[in-house]
Order: sequence, then structure tokens, then C-alpha cells
Amino acid sequence: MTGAERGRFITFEGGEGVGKSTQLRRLAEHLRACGIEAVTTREPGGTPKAERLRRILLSGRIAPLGALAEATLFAAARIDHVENLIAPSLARGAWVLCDRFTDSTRAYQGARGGVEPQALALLEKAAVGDLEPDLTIVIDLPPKDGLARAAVRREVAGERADRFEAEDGGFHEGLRRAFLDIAEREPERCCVVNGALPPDEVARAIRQLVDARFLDAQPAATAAQ
Ligand SMILES: Nc1ncnc2c1ncn2[C@@H]1O[C@H](COP(=O)(O)OP(=O)(O)OP(=O)(O)O)[C@@H](O)[C@H]1O
Ligand SMILES: Cc1cn([C@H]2C[C@H](O)[C@@H](COP(=O)(O)O)O2)c(=O)[nH]c1=O
Repeated sequence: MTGAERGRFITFEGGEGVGKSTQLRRLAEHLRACGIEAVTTREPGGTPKAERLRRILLSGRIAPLGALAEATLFAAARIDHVENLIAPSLARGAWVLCDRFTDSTRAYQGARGGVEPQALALLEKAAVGDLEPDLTIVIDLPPKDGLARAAVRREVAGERADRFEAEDGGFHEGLRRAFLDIAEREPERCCVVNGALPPDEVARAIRQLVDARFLDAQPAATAAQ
């Protein structure tokens, strides 16, 4: 490509309340301190249209139509997100840190929802084309701990459990396994981090693996461009 070198695309994955948003913010701060433009975003959402779809999906109004219908709507949100935020940001050289991406569809709608892998692959291809995260950080935590954290956060914010948080314990245990399976199948792309550690320690572990993979090998001037 000519002009700016494409930025890095890093996704954060895992079950409910494992610390994805917290760690995404911490990594963005670190990258900015290194002089890197870091765009932070989330799925479903990230653009005004995709955020509208997020509200519908998390309200549970699509759930009665089944997991394939939900997967289709997640893909619709992703089309707008990739086209209008992720791809242009990467193209101008910014790094994009995204709270959930295609692995969440594979885990929630695929492994737990029972949508056929071929159908998910078609939706994924339509939404993202050849775009793949350069690194996926899977934060692992027993679901009971993540759900307890999410419940405290919700109470403070005065919110109710959303469509997926309200699922039973077996669903969340299965999700944890699904994310670990994805990480095992794609060890080049995925790194599993222990979310039970204190936030500073999780942040340090993530910083170390990002630096080792993308920054340490580069001359400082390139890393700061
Ligand atoms: N390592 C940690 N130890 C203890 N509490 C944490 C840790 N990381 C985050 N938290 C707290 O747990 C709650 C959930 O964290 P956060 O919102 O980052 O998780 P999440 O994975 O993005 O959640 P969700 O999937 O529900 O959006 C927050 O109140 C946060 O302050
Ligand atoms: C991208 C994506 C998300 N989900 C689910 C996972 C969560 O329960 C919610 C998003 O809420 P969060 O507080 O931002 O974690 O949506 C999904 O089922 N499928 C997906 O593709």
C-alpha cells in the first residue's frame, strides 16, 4: 500500500465482565504514550448505525427469531462498523482496539447458539472480507466471577442484565470453553490472559505481549509514527 502503513488491529474477547473494556482503555493509554494513534471501539456498535443495532440486539427483541437472525444482525452492524470506522482508521495508519469482534459471533451465536459454521463463515466474509485481527487478546475468567463483576457495574449504573448476561450459568461456562477453543485453534493470532489478576497486572501482561509482538522489533522512530 502507498502512503501510511496500515495500522494494527487488536481485538479483545472473552465472556461477560472479564475486563475487556478496562484493558482496552489501558492499552490505548499505553499506545498513545508511545506516540501511536489508537482508535477504541466496540461491537456490536462503534458507529451511529451500528449502535442503534446494538440497542435492538441487547434488548432481546430479536432473540425470539433465533440465533441465525441475531447473527445476521450482528453482521449487519459489523458491515457498517468495518466500512465506516475500522477500515478507514487502519488505512490511515491508526491502530484499532476493538472490544469484541468476529470471535464473539463464533462463540455466542455459533458454539452456544448452534448456528452452522458455514452460515457464520458466509456472514463473516460478507461483513469483513479479508480483514482479520493482527492480535486477539482473550481474557479468561470463571464466569461466576465475571458475572458478579458485571452485576456490580450494572448496579452502580442502574442498568438491568442484557439479553446475553441474563442467560444461565451453563451458557456462560460453554462460552468460556468456546473462547479457549478458538485461542487453541489459532495460537498465532490469539493470546489468553488471566483475567483473575488485579487490573494493573493484567494490563502489564497485555502491554508486554503487544510490545514484544509489534514494537520492540521496530526502531523507535517507526513505532512512534
Ligand atoms: N482485573 C480486575 N479485577 C477486578 N475487577 C475488575 C478487573 N477488571 C475489571 N474489573 C471491574 O469489573 C467490571 C467489568 O469490567 P469491564 O467492563 O472492563 O469488563 P468487560 O469484559 O468489558 O464486561 P462486558 O463484557 O460485560 O462489557 C468493572 O466494574 C471493572 O472495573
Ligand atoms: C459482537 C458480539 C457480541 N455479542 C454479545 C456479547 C455481549 O453479551 C453483548 C455485548 O455486550 P458487551 O457489554 O459490549 O460485552 O453482545 C454476541 O452475542 N455476538 C457478537 O457477535
